[in-house]
Amino acid sequence: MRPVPRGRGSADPNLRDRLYELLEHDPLAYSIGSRFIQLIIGVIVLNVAAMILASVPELDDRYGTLFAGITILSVIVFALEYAARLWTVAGHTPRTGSALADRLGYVFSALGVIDLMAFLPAAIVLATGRHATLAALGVLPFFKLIRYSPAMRSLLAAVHAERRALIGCVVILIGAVLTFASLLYAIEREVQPDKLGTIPQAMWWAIVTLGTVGYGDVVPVTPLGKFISTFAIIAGFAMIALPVAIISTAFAEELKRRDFVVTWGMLARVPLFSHLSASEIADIMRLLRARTIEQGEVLVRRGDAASSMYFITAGEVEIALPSQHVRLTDGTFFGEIALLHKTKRSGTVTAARKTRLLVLDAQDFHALIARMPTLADHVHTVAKARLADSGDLAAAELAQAEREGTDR
Ligand SMILES: Nc1ncnc2c1ncn2[C@@H]1O[C@@H]2COP(=O)(O)O[C@H]2[C@H]1O
Repeated sequence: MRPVPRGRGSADPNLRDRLYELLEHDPLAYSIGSRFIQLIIGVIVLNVAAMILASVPELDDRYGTLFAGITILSVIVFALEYAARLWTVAGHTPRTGSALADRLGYVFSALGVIDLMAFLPAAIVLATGRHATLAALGVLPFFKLIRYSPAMRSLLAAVHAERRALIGCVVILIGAVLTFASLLYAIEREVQPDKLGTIPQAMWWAIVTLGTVGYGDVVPVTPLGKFISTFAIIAGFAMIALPVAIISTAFAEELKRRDFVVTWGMLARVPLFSHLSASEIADIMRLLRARTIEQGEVLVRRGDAASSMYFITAGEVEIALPSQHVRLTDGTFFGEIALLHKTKRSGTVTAARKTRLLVLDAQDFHALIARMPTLADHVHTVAKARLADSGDLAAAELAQAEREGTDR
């Protein structure tokens, strides 16, 4: 995706747009980007740990300077990251057409506020010298992980999607608390005036009981009070089970949806599938699974039996053939020859850099080419050209002829 040229008023658009181009197409820049994200995550974890430990007086006495150093480092890193986001947000997603509006959009977005809160309060406290309050702020940078943790984002999305059902649970819970609190208040307010003499006191008992926590600081003493409490305890189980079930179902759905979106996005990068209709793509997606291999990892060895073929969605592999070495990159596929001709692997495939793949199992491959003749033709043509290129064509044809002979 090429960045859209910016209008007047944006800061140095060429440099910024050039950066995006680099990040999208240059593997080195991509890997620097991933390292930077790892650095930010490391700083977040370090910062939160330092803040927690700083609240222990003995540790703070001994390592106070170290904790303060970590806090200063994280304030600097988070502030720089915030400034970089503020600068780049206008070039990368020119949603509004005005750089200022894009930047304000970021500043007031949920993630923008989280990014700011990760360093601003700590910076103010550091500047004013009231270090004791720092520990309480330690949790703020933790929320930055939402940006970097897809699982956390999915969980929040699940809660958001089910907000109405969850609000319903809260309303039922409030109703139950009020009902049980007023019952126990009516039954025991004269027996235990110090503990259940007011409705708010009885509500505390009801919340602790319905939450199935049972601190034991307030307990019913009359037989009727105990009888009512039995119902409160049983109702408590249902109260807890309901939101747990709602959130876990929604979370599972959200993860499935995310995988679907990721695979769809990866599939769109493979030209072989570009002419397919949406329903055909959805069909294929069910058969594919995503896999990432690291630089130097050997995926396929010459002479091995074959169980799948692969589509490269990002990255590069090197194929060592008897006569030559070839490299394949984004949008191409490999591993089809052994599946088509039912032979052993014709070459050894190694990741030349970190590579993202879609894997299609042999059984699904055969079902797919039987169902989609144009796709089958294309794969056959590519395989034939590759075999001719490697000088293995005669061998493969011989193997196939032999097999057909024995099949008959
Ligand atoms: N000349 C070539 N050019 C590009 N890719 C090749 C060439 N020869 C073999 N391959 C790929 O390397 C793969 C090794 O495993 P397969 O034999 O299953 O399938 C092979 C092809 O996908």
